Amino acid sequence: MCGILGLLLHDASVDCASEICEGLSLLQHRGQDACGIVTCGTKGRFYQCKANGMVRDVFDSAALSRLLGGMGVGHVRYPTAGSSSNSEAQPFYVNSPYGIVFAHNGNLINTSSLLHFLDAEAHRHINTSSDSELLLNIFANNLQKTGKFRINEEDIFTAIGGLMQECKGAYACVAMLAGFGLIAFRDPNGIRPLGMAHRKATHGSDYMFASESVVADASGFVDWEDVKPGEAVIITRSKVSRRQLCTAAMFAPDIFEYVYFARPDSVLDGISVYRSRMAMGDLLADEVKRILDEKGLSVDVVIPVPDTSRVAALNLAQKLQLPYREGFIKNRYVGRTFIMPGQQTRRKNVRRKLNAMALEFSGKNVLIVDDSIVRGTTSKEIVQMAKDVGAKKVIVASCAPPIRFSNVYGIDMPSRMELVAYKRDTESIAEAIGADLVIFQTLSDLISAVRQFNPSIETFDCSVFTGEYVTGGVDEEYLSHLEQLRADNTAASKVLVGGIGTMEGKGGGGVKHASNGTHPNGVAVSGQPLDGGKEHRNIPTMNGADDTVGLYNSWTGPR
Ligand SMILES: O=P(O)(O)OC[C@H]1O[C@H](OP(=O)(O)OP(=O)(O)O)[C@H](O)[C@@H]1O
Ligand SMILES: NC(=O)CC[C@H](N)C(=O)O
Ligand SMILES: [Mg+2]
Repeated sequence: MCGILGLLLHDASVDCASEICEGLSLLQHRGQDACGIVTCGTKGRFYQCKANGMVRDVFDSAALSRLLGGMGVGHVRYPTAGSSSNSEAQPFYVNSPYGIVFAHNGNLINTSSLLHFLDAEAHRHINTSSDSELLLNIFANNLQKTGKFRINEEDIFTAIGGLMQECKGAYACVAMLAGFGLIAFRDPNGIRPLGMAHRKATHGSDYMFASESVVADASGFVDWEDVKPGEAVIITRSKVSRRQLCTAAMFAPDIFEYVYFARPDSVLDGISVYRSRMAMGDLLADEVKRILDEKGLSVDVVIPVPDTSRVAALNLAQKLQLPYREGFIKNRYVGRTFIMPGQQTRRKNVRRKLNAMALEFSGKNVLIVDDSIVRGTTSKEIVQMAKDVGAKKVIVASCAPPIRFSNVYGIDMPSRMELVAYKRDTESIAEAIGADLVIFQTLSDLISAVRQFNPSIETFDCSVFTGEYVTGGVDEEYLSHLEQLRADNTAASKVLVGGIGTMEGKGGGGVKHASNGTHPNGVAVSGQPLDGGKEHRNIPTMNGADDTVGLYNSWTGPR
């Protein structure tokens, strides 16, 4: 999952970079690998700073002071396609047509055919293995088709309408057109969240787009409104234009945003993440009671796994009238482990992050509550930690059902084999993580916990639980290729640091021609700073040492 942000200040003479940086730090939980900001100053000049690392590491006051202008786009990245290379940090930039800056949250599932089209027909150079770079180039190519010296809102809507026909998968996007304004759109299924808000300025209004409403709240923006699935919004300093460009698809926001990804203080698609997690705890309590009664077991204490499960665990404990204890203390300086790259890193960091207090475990039957069990990295470690400090019985309850299928829409779970619930029933999952018993929320309870707050949403993307993919176009062949490319332990993933998450249409492509001089791709090319030639830092080069791309359209994924 990534976090995206767009900000347009009414007063163009006020620099917006530090506010974007603040906003990105509120979205840090959505991506810890890389981050970036591009601003637009006078004469439509872009200024960029992006690199691998957390927001606090990439931006200092000197870097921010070089990002000029009252309009900008920001991104925090959790890679789901391509590699972790800094050349794939976002926002991306292309100079033609008009100068476009682009930030994407989600994942495309038809990248192979998009690459082939961009290469063979549009003659646009693609310099990385990022699906987001393809998305940007499809947008740019559609704008190019107008052939106009200057474009208007109508042209932009037409270009995005075309993109929605051409690009399959999940995409919530914020773009910026040099000297023009901000543009945002969301895929026809609305899989990834995106909303907008405004704030009164001296002579008009400031506008913001963000992945989560928490950013708007914290910056004094009001009237948060979701961008609708299949909708595009254009904001300039003189007006806001919205257009529904695709109505054909079923609205299906990803339910995992509510389970784990989003901050509890955000409201996504009209649903409070906090309230939905409380409801998950309530409903899970019923399931826990049923199973404990059935097995004749009793529990002495409920212990959450910080951070995400806290809200649900507290409600569960209250409903079961059991004591709630913070038995695991979290080192606040270690980030989220699930979104860290590589299994070894994740495992090591669970231990670094959590410490079990013997006092709360010793001699007790403990019910440990987590929001989800994915690879089982966390649960395996914490069950062992609980036993090490003297727990009598360790029962683990999960607010989400067993996760048995890959995610292809922006969560890095490409391989079914890595999932602890894959081909395992509840007993063997318990055995795999060393617990005495594991209890899962049912899918229907999870859906009710979330949907009750906005019954107008008929479906959620629940593919990780069901293997049913709302966009279509994801079959066994696709999933097997994804596994080959991106699984933690495959040779390919070691070489490619991830590989591209797509493989539809394996034929075609190939290196055919050099970068097209008329439509060069401006992906942070070395020696072409976007900050007006001043001293700059963290600007990725065309061929980072850890990159596998060449000078021509090359692709680290299957052709
Ligand atoms: O089964 P796993 O593969 O370990 O994944 C699931 C765990 O990962 C997440 O925690 P994380 O540490 O990322 O974030 P949190 O602090 O927000 O709970 C999630 O909350 C679970 O605890
Ligand atoms: N998690 C995401 O939204 C990732 C965006 C994009 N697919 C990337 O890998 O950069
Ligand atoms: Mg957790």
